[in-house]
Amino acid sequence: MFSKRCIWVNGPVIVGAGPSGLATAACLKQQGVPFMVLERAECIASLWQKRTYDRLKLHLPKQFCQLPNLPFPQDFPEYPTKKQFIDYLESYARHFEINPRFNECVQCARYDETSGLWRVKTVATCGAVRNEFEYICRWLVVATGENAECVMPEIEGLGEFKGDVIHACEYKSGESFKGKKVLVIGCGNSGMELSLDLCNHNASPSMVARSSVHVLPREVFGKSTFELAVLLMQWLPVWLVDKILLILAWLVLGNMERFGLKRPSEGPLELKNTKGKTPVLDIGTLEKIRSGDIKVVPGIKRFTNGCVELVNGENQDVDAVVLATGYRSNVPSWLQEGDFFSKNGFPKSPFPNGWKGNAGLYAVGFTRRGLSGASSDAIKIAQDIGQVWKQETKQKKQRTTACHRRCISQF
Ligand SMILES: Cc1cc2nc3c(=O)[nH]c(=O)nc-3n(C[C@H](O)[C@H](O)[C@H](O)COP(=O)(O)OP(=O)(O)OC[C@H]3O[C@@H](n4cnc5c(N)ncnc54)[C@H](O)[C@@H]3O)c2cc1C
Ligand SMILES: NC(=O)C1=CN([C@@H]2O[C@H](COP(=O)(O)OP(=O)(O)OC[C@H]3O[C@@H](n4cnc5c(N)ncnc54)[C@H](OP(=O)(O)O)[C@@H]3O)[C@@H](O)[C@H]2O)C=CC1
Ligand SMILES: O=C(O)C(=O)Cc1c[nH]c2ccccc12
Repeated sequence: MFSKRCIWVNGPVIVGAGPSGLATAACLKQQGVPFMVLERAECIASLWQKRTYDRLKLHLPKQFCQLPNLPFPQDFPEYPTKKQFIDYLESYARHFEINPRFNECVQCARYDETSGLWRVKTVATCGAVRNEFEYICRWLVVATGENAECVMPEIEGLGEFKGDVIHACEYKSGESFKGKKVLVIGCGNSGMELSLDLCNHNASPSMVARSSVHVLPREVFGKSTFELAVLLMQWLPVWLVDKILLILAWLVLGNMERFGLKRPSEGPLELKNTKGKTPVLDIGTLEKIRSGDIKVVPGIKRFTNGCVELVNGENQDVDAVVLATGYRSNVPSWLQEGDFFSKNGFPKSPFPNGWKGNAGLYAVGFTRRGLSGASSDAIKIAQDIGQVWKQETKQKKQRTTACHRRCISQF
């Protein structure tokens, strides 16, 4: 079965029904602007529902993770679980009556100069039925996220490796890895937390740290490190806040270098701002590294016969591999535009200017500032579109009333 349809959307089209798309939709609703949300998965927040592990909790305190205009329930803990966060997002969508069109993957979007409108093409799948749609609209809001696709590195011999090889986004729990030697490639937040989960399920993880990484305790002396950093940033320059964070990290965690974890030369916040590399907020992995339950190994040379050869010449037996090698944006694969977005799929203008492009194009959730960054983008975008919308609706009303009066006066 195959069909093609063209649909005019009165208001913006939002691509993606994750936290960013939902927040923008909710703020638009408040402004009285209609919209349409297109989502490739069959549910909202697919990253959270489909591509994260069971034990995941938010790693920033709850006040930095709630979306605009609907706070978390009062009884939520400081660090909500994945289930609580998903329940909240579901109730958020219900509360603001956001009904995305599911199973519709945007394949291509381009601005048509002649009409001054955006043309957004999707392929919608429902079982064996495949439909193509074209949406035509004045505003396009990109909300596909910083984590739309998995980064799958090419490593010599990995293709011939006989054991299981999965990406972190497919990992649910360490249960199926009990007793196995698991090589976790990558030492960002995913690599660190999956290694811990493997360890808690009696597997033997080795974690590859090929370059350097900042590890900070999630809390210092009972206070959230992230919250402390946000507070300090109000008064002090980034370099000084970084120095303070590193001293606190050293006091709480000690020197990590002797465990094979080198620190980058740039500070943790500086690195997050300039390169987008998120510091690790430790929830117990370091203790397991210290006790020897998690082994840290250097970069990989190649895989041969169920063995991994490391850059230091060592060889290790491996039963399974988890690629905790990160994610990337997919915007360049579907948005035909070269002014606003750069080749890496992020807006060219750095924060706080990366939310508005030309000709009605917007981006939400690309600030590398997690959920709080997405919320502040969403508020700005909805205000910007709302202003034009209200003005035009007022003018339209005036025109119809004037016309009405003329009509009446003619009688
Ligand atoms: C494991 C993990 C934990 C995290 N924890 C935190 C945290 O504690 N605090 C925090 O602030 N941030 C955290 N983050 C950062 C994360 O980016 C945000 O939490 C949040 O999910 C971003 O929302 P988003 O809507 O921008 O992107 P996403 O949640 O990725 O949503 C984007 C949506 O767009 C859809 N989509 C993509 N391409 C298309 C297309 N072509 N057509 C149609 N739909 C499409 C996707 O299916 C998806 O549903 C975490 C990230 C990860 C990976
Ligand atoms: N609890 C929570 O809230 C969690 C939050 N997150 C968030 O999700 C986002 C993604 O995190 P994450 O998935 O860890 O991705 P990251 O991009 O942060 O980390 C990727 C890691 O993989 C390494 N890597 C990439 N390619 C290779 C390769 N070919 N060989 C060896 N190592 C490689 C990188 O090393 P290098 O630096 O050398 O490139 C880096 O250590 C982050 O923003 C993070 O904060 C993730 C998990 C839990
Ligand atoms: O978890 C993520 O991916 C985030 O982007 C959250 C976040 C934003 N800024 C930070 C600084 C330090 C640690 C986490 C974050």
